[in-house]
Amino acid sequence: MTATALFPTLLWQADLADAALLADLAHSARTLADDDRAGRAWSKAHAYRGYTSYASLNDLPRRDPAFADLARWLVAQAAQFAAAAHLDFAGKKPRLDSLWVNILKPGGSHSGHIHPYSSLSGTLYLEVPDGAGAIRFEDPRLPMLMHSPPRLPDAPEAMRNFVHVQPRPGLLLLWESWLRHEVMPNGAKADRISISFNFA
Ligand SMILES: O=C(O)CCC(=O)C(=O)O
Ligand SMILES: [Fe+2]
Repeated sequence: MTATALFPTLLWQADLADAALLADLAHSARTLADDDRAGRAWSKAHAYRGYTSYASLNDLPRRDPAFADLARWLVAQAAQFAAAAHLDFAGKKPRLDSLWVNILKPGGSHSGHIHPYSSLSGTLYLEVPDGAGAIRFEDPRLPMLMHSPPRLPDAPEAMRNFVHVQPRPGLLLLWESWLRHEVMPNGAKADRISISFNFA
């Protein structure tokens, strides 16, 4: 007898092993938070505890060479992920569509969401102080599981309905944009800084 896994949900993990670039990006993120009044206002209006450039700036790779370097690396990573997932991008590489920074203050979180109108989405972690919140991914079949038994507490990660990934500086996560995720509360005493992005 065998049991085979069907319909897997892939999570791509890689490391950006370039401490200088990570430091440059964190410095740029803080500078944006200081300079971008519209972004600060949007974050406040949407109860985002900290700062995100999500709704205010859409040209970070053109503004700053550190983001341009990052964008090149992300495109290469997304192409590898697309190949691993056997996604047909019609012979082209996934196109980086948007990229934004997130500075989450102590106590801040980001409730469950998907990234509409995108193919691949992901996050790169820049600063992850002790106690910073994990990112939690949800089983996309949750709405269909109303009457099914829960998984045993010792089920392997790939069989669980919720998976927490604890970030670390330099960690890149990439997933398909329909995959719902949330950022758990930042229990650290310092800011948790990440960069997120969407591919078309
Ligand atoms: O910082 C993270 O762990 C993820 C952030 C996120 O989901 C987003 O920016 O859309
Ligand atoms: Fe997200």
